[in-house]
Amino acid sequence: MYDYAFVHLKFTIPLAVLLTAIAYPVLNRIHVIQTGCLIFIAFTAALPWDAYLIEQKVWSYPPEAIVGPRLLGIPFEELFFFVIQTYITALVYILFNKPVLHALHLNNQRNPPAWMRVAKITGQLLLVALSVWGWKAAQVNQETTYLGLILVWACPFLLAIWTLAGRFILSLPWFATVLPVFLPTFYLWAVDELALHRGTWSIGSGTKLEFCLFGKLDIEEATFFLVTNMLIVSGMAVFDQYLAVIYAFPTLFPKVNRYPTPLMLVQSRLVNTAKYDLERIEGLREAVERLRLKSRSFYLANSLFSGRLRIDLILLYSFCRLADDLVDDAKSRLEVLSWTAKLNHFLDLHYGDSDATEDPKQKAKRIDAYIKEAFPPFAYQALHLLPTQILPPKPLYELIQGFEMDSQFTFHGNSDSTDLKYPIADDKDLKTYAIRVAGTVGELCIALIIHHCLPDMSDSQKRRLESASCRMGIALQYVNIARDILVDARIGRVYLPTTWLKEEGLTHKIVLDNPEGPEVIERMRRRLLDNAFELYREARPEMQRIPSEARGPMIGAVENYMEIGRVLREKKEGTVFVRKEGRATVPKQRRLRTLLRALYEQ
Ligand SMILES: CC(C)=CCC/C(C)=C/CC/C(C)=C/CC/C(C)=C/[C@@H]1[C@@H](COP(=O)(O)OP(=O)(O)O)[C@]1(C)CC/C=C(\C)CC/C=C(\C)CCC=C(C)C
Repeated sequence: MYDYAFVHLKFTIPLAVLLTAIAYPVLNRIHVIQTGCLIFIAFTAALPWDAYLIEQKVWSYPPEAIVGPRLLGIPFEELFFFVIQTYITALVYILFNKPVLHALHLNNQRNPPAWMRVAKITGQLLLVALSVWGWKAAQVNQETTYLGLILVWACPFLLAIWTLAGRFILSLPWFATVLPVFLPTFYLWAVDELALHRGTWSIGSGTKLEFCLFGKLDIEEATFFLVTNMLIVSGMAVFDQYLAVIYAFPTLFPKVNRYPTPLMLVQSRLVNTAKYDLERIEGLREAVERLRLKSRSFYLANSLFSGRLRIDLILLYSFCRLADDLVDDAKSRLEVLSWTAKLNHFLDLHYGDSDATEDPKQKAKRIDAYIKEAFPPFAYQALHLLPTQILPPKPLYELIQGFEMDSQFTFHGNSDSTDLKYPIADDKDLKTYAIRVAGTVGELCIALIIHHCLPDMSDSQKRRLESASCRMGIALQYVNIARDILVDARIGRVYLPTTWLKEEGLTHKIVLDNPEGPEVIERMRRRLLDNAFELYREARPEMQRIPSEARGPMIGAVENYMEIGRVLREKKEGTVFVRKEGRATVPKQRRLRTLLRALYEQ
């Protein structure tokens, strides 16, 4: 009785609910629209086809297996199958594609590698051949009818999608395409096999090849689930390709509000690929690589963001990291000052009073020429792609000032007599330093979030968020210092204020010589962490005011970093923590747990 409804109750609905719960924290309105459109297309495309199959008696349903109501002869349970299968596969696709930055996969659009051209054309020819064969096979009532009907229905759609987005699909990582096709397919094969076994539905003999893949699963049924999942996954990828164009190229789409409009999607389809700025894509790839190599916490967090905000955060990270590295790797104080002067001049070129009549293209050329002349080639993209049109200048200048403060350490050596020259003399200096190198980063991050997610926010709201994000930046920097006492000492730096050292009867030299040694250092680490967590507690509630699409990911990024502080605090209670190159690190699983908790609890 009602077997078909039970198939849904037992197998498809629970899976859909489980996937929804897993994907919920990363789902945004775009995903909902994307999935909704696909369900609508799948439903309308399958309706006449399915009705024809039932009329031709290819498929039949024992009356006792279904509840009763039908549309065009199709039982309601079957109609529901179109919806739920599309929903399940779309969610699997969304989950596996979350870490993928689709913009990076637009690079093969203009000059694709030879293998990709061959694969695309081969795919097109194959799909044409299968459509023709399917058409012929479906004409006559014979063993190939059902397979023919599947192919003649699905292959033209697949051909259209492959023509629109074949190269993009081919350049995506396999886990983002192959897994979302095959995981739901294997599951549905198992469900189908069960239903065929129980007689919930049956396929008319004489219209199938009588070849089973396994058990009672006819090859036609197996093909049906495979091609429909291919349609769903490639349909999602087409959307993502056009969204990627909108997000990646601000020159083509200067203003993207919170969500791109359907018109923008059409326009993005119509953009000639010759207009794609592939140099920007290469620069973006370099920025992602820098992020991957240099920061595990922010790399993990970046995949939770979406749209142009994600791209701009990555570009901001790349600039900050590059500037920090230029200063850190300098061989003399003079070299540091030369880098900071060049960075300041770079900012002046963007933000300084320039000739209002100058053509923006001319100005961009002038800045580019300066970058090429003053900085090494590896710095070009990080500077060239910094989204200065969105970022406020003040925090950027202050950040450079912070790096200048840093430079005072490196070249003072380990001498006891130089105590007074250490730049962090007291609490005030410590705070100034943290504001400059990290409070500013918080303000810059929040500026990007406001620009992309809530441009109409009131000034007072903006100021509140800016102040909280600055405090949160300071908190993160204190954790950073507490973590790196050993690493910093190795390069002649002590960020613990001189006044703190004096209170404990220490000198910089003692810390430099034995950064792990005396218990007093541990006490100071705790003091630093206490300050960090106090600021964190003040600023954290303000994060609830961040617009929803950035809130969870930002909380995830911050919590991941603060977790380093928690790990360090646990040390005092005797917990062992893992160290990499002298730094305390949060084990991978714990980092992942923290991120998930932040997302679910946001
Ligand atoms: C997801 C994503 C890609 C985020 C990017 C965030 C970003 C732009 C980070 C820049 C990091 C950076 C290289 C800055 C240069 C100065 C510096 C070294 C600062 C320290 C960062 C630690 O990075 P790391 O551990 O890799 O550095 P070292 O190996 O020690 O050199 C800092 C501790 C600063 C980080 C500060 C922030 C990310 C700001 C935090 C505040 C917010 C996110 C706003 C919160 C909002 C409210 C409303 C409270």
